[in-house]
Amino acid sequence: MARPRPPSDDPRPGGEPAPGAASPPGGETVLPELDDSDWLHHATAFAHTSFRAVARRLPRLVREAVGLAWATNRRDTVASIGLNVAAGVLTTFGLLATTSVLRELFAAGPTPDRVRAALPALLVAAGAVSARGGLTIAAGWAQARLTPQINYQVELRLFEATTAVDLAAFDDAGFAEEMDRARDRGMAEAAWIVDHTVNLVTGVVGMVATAVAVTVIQPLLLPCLLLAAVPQAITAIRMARREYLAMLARINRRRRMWMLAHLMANRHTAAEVRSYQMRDFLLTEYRTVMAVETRAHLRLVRAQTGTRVTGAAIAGLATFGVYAVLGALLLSGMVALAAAATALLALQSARTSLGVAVVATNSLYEDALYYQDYRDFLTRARDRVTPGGGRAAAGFDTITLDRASLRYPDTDRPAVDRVSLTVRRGQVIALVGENGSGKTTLAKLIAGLYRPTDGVIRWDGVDTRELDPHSTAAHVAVMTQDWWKFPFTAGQNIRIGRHDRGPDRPGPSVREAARAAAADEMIDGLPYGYDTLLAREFRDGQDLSGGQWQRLVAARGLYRDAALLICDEPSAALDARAEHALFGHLRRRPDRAVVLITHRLANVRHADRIFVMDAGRLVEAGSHDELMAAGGLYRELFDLQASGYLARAPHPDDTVPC
Ligand SMILES: Nc1ncnc2c1ncn2[C@@H]1O[C@H](COP(=O)(O)OP(=O)(O)OP(=O)(O)O)[C@@H](O)[C@H]1O
Repeated sequence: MARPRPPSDDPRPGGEPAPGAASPPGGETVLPELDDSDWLHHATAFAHTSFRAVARRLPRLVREAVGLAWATNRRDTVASIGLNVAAGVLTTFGLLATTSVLRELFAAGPTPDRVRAALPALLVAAGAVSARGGLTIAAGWAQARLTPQINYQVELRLFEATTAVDLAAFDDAGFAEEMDRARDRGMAEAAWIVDHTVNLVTGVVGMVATAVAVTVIQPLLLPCLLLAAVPQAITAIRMARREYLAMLARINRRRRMWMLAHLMANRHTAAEVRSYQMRDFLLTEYRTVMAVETRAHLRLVRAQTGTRVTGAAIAGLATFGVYAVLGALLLSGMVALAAAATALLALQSARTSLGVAVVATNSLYEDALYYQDYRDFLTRARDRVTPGGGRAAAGFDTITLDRASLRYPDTDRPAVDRVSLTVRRGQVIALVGENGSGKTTLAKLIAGLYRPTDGVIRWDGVDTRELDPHSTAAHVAVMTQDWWKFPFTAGQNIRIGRHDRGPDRPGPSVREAARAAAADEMIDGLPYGYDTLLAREFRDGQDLSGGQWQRLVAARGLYRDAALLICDEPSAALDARAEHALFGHLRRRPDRAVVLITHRLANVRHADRIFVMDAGRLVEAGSHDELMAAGGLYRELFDLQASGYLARAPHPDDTVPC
């Protein structure tokens, strides 16, 4: 069965309203209709697959699940399947021993003699039942042991893949969607398919064990057993299918309720919900959807009860038929009374086993579809790891871009278009240009985060494709424009800049880096100083202001102490004092090259070289004075910004149309 999943913290694309979607018929809600969620796409396919088709694919699915369990832990795999089979054998023994007990008890003679005669068989039956119970518990233990081991293994494999792929893979919409599917659903199904397989084996073994016992007792009883079990199987399949289809029909409403619930009980939305007084709006929406959902749920409960009644009636009739056949066999002397009584016990056992097998088959098939997503993703992720060259990079004197271009997937034109430039150790260079002109993309190319889709990047004349990417990355630090609030302590937030720094590697201490980024005093002011956890979700966790976070990001970049330091808008959220302090530390150093991106052009005046980008092209290059003298785009942008600081600067409203 599909397990509906609450939405994650980040609203995923699948959870957002479809653009331009119309209100659903029936006017249930004023919110737009939800698009189908990507994690539902197999659910619809499964709903239209017949049980027979499902059963046909079983052998392959079972092989796959056993292979997965085997790869995780052989001993527990053998135990969970082997012990279940052994328990099945004991079921047969138990039933046969029960027949012997009953035969002795139903024999002629005084009661004490009959009980005495039945005693050995009784002991065997009791032993078989106890041993069976023990084996079932042991099998359950092995099965339960497998679950976490499989979960951790598949999680680890997924994250090993997601952290190894090239950054460019994340720009590919198809890749991102497959990753979401693999992570959100596929990964969780791995342990389930093993679980369902073991249940299936248990159910089938139970049925076979019962059938063997019945055949030994009296082969004629076997068709009776099947006759009685079939209605039960059909009812189980129908109920499972009905519940599934109902779940599918209701799933969008459930998702809408999750979304609304998420908006109403969330730290991040709390302020806006209050400032816009959205409470009544949200509650009314929730009540409206909830009313429809409750009605649908009650309809399902009624329909399921109807199916159960019909199934029970048919099963009752079948049981009645079995009793009639048994009666006839008894009367004709073809079956002994003891065998008939055992057959009734066997009937009960076969029904239970059949129910387990049917549910396991359904679930195994559906969950295997999602697990396949996970496997497909791992294969795709393997293809997205660019093989690096074997040469280790010891550092660089120059990094040269030779007509380097980068085109993001599914875009018409390159974000960086045939750019040639050189970054030299010991220099500070600046990338400037208007929004969207390609500065960040160019910086990521220089940093090696992206490989050019055209052109070449060389470190000291060596094509970077020949270099080991891990060794080049070790010489680069990037203070990104869109940094993440890592939920670690303040100290850790800086130290992760180079978490594996050995004692022999020189570089600033955490405190020195923090001081250079004007973050030291701010961190000392936190309740636990550098040990303050910066995540409100945790006990004693704190949050910082945007500017305070940016100081930490800067400190992390400085702590990394790399030969190439790329600073993408490092001071966008900093106050004047912090900005002044930071730029004091981004000055020229003989062992380092700094690539600076900023819209505050006053900060690039002293750069050795300024590169001006426009629509992905490098349009101007030179020192501040050279570019000012050239009177091009740089000068225009600089003058515009400078005019804001002049006492008699013209105000936009001063412009009166003629
Ligand atoms: N991951 C991406 N996928 C597709 N297009 C992208 C991606 N990142 C950026 N772009 C596009 O590439 C172009 C250059 O973006 P880039 O971020 O490099 O510009 P920028 O000069 O740094 O802009 P800003 O000054 O606003 O930071 C823009 O048109 C942008 O929409």
